[in-house]
This record gives sequence, C-alpha cells and structure tokens, in this order.
Amino acid sequence: MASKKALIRRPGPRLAEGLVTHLERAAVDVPLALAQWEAYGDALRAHGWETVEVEPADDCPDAVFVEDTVVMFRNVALITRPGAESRRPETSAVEQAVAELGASVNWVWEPGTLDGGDVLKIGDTIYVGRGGRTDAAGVQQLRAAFEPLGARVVAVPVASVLHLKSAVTALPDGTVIGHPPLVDTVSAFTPFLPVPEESGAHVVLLGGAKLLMAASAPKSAELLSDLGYEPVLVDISEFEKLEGCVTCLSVRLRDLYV
Ligand SMILES: NC(=O)NCCC[C@H](N)C(=O)O
Repeated sequence: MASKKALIRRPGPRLAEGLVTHLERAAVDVPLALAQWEAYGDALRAHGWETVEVEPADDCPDAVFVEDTVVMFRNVALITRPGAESRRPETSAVEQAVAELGASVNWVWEPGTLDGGDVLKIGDTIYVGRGGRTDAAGVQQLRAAFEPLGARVVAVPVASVLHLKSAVTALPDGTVIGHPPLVDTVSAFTPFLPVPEESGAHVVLLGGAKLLMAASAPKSAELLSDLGYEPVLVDISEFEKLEGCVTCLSVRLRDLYV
C-alpha cells in the first residue's frame, strides 16, 4: 500500500536567527512559532498523514524548513546540497530518516546546489527553479537523478522570490497557482490560475479536495473554496517572517511501500 507519511522537523531555539533574503527582518516569537508548528502537525495528522519527526538540528536556525533538504520522486530521496551554507548541516539527519523509512537515497554533490523549495512536482513533471539557492549544476543533478526514473524535468528561472515554490504550487488537477507579480515566467505554466495573495500561492495537497493553506491568504482560500476545494487554514505567521510557507514545513512521502 502507498504510504501517507510526512516528514516534519521541530523548530529549534535559534529559529529567530533564520535567514531572510527578500524580506525585512521581523522579530520572531519562538514560543508562538512552536505552537504554530504543533498545530501544523495536528492538521496533517487530522487528515490522515502520519508525521515522522526528523531529529531536531538545534544549531541550525532554518532546520524546521525541512522541505529544502530532500526531494522525493517515487521511492527515491535526493538529499539536497542547500544553496545557503548555513543550511548544509541540516541534511544528515534527514538522510538517516528517509533511509530508515525505506527510501533509496541519492545525493546532490558539490559544487551543485539545490533547495527542495525550488522543486515542484506535478505528476511526472518536475519543475525546478534556478534562482538564488539552486544553481545550474543542481538542476543537472536533479535531471540525472530523476529522468532515468521517468520524470520530465523543466527548469525555470526564479528571481523575485526565494524559491520556485514561494511563487507557485499546484492544485490536485495540476493547475499551477501563483500570485502573478511574483511569478517570473507565468508562460512556463499551463494551465495557470492567478491568486490574489502571495501566500495564497502555497498549497499542500492533503488528499481529495483538501488543501492546507496559510491563514494569511483568506481571499485565495475563498477563491479556491468557490472552485470546489476545501482549504484547511493554519496560522504560520512566525515562519512567514523567515520566508517560510506551508509547503516548506513538511515533506510528504507517498510512494514508499512500507
Ligand atoms: N522551501 C521554503 O520555502 N523554505 C523556506 C526557507 C526559509 C529560510 N529562512 C531560508 O532562507 O532558507
């Protein structure tokens, strides 16, 4: 049977020191962040996902953004080499966690860099954003890892936001959603549905019509609800101050036969 597990990683005491690139730094309330992270995990579990906690990395302020450390395609986990040097120590415990869950493990090698936040999978198509964190060698290594498994890898430039998935994600039917001012190449995505808020571009597919979304995107949630989806809203304000979004707080593992 296909698995329904999701990796998550508890935020550490240094969370407030997390990287900010496109935003002004704002004070992060760490206890509130922890409560928001617990509620995020509760929302996953309430919709049938078994959450698997990666061992915390308390020296790494950004470790809670676990999505950036691994890309899954079928049963293969590509352990990334994050573009930000301060994030590179995050990967070893993630590697151990996915290996223990039965994934085959592959790696992005130096000098390539790749952040999981730059990788959007829609069926067998994998969009990869070449931007501030993912370089050309990282894109090549992603292709080398997944094209032999049947993926079609499509590279797109990313400049306006931190990661590709800060700009666009996809609905269950494959429609790409994004807030147009922040999508560098709208024409790369067909079909494309504009949403009215930046954080409205971020959905985690919970199963069926349910979409995990940030509470900061009420108008986008209303739009999607009107299209027959069922948004499940979580407040992740403290992570948004660090350029995090709902997608980056977990990695869903759907193709492990365990
Ligand atoms: N996939 C993501 O959107 N990750 C967010 C990472 C935020 C973190 N502060 C960073 O700059 O790396």
